[in-house]
Amino acid sequence: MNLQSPHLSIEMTRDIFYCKEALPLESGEVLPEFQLSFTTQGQLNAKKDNVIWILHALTGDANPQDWWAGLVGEDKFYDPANYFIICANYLGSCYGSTNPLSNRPETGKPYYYDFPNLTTRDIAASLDRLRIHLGLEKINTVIGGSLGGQVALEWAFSLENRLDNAIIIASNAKASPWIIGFNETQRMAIESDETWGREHHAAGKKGLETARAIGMLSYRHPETFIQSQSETEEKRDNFKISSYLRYQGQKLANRFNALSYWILSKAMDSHDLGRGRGGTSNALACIQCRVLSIGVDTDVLFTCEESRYISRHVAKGTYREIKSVYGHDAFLIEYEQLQYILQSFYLENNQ
Ligand SMILES: CC(=O)SCCNC(=O)CCNC(=O)[C@H](O)C(C)(C)COP(=O)(O)OP(=O)(O)OC[C@H]1O[C@@H](n2cnc3c(N)ncnc32)[C@H](O)[C@@H]1OP(=O)(O)O
Ligand SMILES: N[C@@H](CCO)C(=O)O
Repeated sequence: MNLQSPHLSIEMTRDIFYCKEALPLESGEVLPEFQLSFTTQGQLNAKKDNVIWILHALTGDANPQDWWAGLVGEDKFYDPANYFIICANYLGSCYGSTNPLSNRPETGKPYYYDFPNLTTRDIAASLDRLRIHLGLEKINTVIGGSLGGQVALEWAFSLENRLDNAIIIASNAKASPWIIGFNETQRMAIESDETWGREHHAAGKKGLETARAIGMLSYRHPETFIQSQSETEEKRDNFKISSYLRYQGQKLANRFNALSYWILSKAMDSHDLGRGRGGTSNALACIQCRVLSIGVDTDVLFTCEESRYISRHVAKGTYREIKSVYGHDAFLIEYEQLQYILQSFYLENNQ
C-alpha cells in the first residue's frame, strides 16, 4: 500500500527572472534591465489551461502560501495539485525584485531616490515579460486585492484573449482622491524622518513606522478596533490602540523598506485604467475576460461602489461582497467567504 501523499511531490519553486531587455515606462523613463523574484507551485496541465497568477498587495511578496495561507496551498482552494500557481514580487518592491536599493547598471550604485516612478501599467508590463519568458500563452485567472487588484485589472486589459478570468478584490479602476490623500499623508510621515534623503538602506525607517500606523487606520474599520482595542479599565492615557498602531508600525518597518513603500504607494495613486484609453468606462468595456469584482462592506479605503463600478462596466462582470468587521484588509483575512465566492464564480462559469 502506498501511504505517501501525492502532494508530497508538490514543492514550491523560488526563482529569479532576469530581464536584460529594457522596459519603457509610462513616465517616459526606461529601466535598462530588471529582475523579478517569483514562485511557482504545481504543474502546467496538458491543456495548459490551469495557470493561476496571484498578485500581491502593497507589502506582500512572491509567496502567497505565507500571506494568503487560507486560500493557496495543499488542500486549499487554489491547490497546487490542480493548478499551476505563480506569484511574482513587483518591480519596486524589496522582496527580491529590482527596487530603489538595487544597483543601477550604468553606475553600479543603488538607485535610491533616482528610481523611476512606476505605474500599475508598468508593473503589469514587467509581469507580462515573465509570462512570455515562462512560455505561457494563456492564463486561467489573475487574482489580487488592493494594489494587486489594480495591477490585475491593468494586466487583464493588455492580456486581451490570453486571459479567462480576472478576480479583482477590494480595488478600483482609478485611484480616488481619498486613497491618494491617505498615501500622501504616509509619504509626508516618511519625509519628516531626518534620515530621509540619505543614501542608506534604512533611510526613512522611523517615518515608515508612522506611515504604516496611518495606513492601518485605513485598512481597518472603526468597529474592528471597538472589538479588539477597547479599554476594559477607565484610563486617561496609554490606550491599547496606541500601542497597537506603534507595534504595527515597527513590525512593518522591520520587514519593509521606505523607498519601496514610496514607489509602490505612488504606483497605487497613479493607477488609472482609462488613462490614454478614453476613460475608465471605455477601458473596462474593452476587457475581454470574465471579471469577478469583490467588495468589502466595511472597506473605508476602496469602497464597494468602486468595486461595483468595475463589474458594471466590463462586458462579463459579476459583483460579490464580503461582509466583515475587518474593513479593507478583509481580503487577507476572510478566507471562508472568499472561498465560497470563488467556488460559486467558477461553478457558474462551468470551470
Ligand atoms: C516576508 C513577509 O513578511 S511577507 C509579507 C507578509 N505580509 C503581507 O503580505 C501583507 C499582508 N498582511 C497583512 O497586512 C496582515 O498580516 C493581515 C491583514 C493579514 C493581518 O494583520 P495582523 O497584523 O497580523 O493582525 P492584527 O491587526 O490583528 O494584529 C495582530 C498583531 O498585533 C499585536 N497586537 C494586538 N493588539 C495590540 C496592542 N494593543 N498593542 C500591541 N500589539 C498588539 C498582536 O500581538 C499581533 O502581533 P503579531 O503580529 O506579532 O502576532
Ligand atoms: N495590508 C496590505 C495593504 C492594504 O492592502 C499590505 O500590507 O500589503
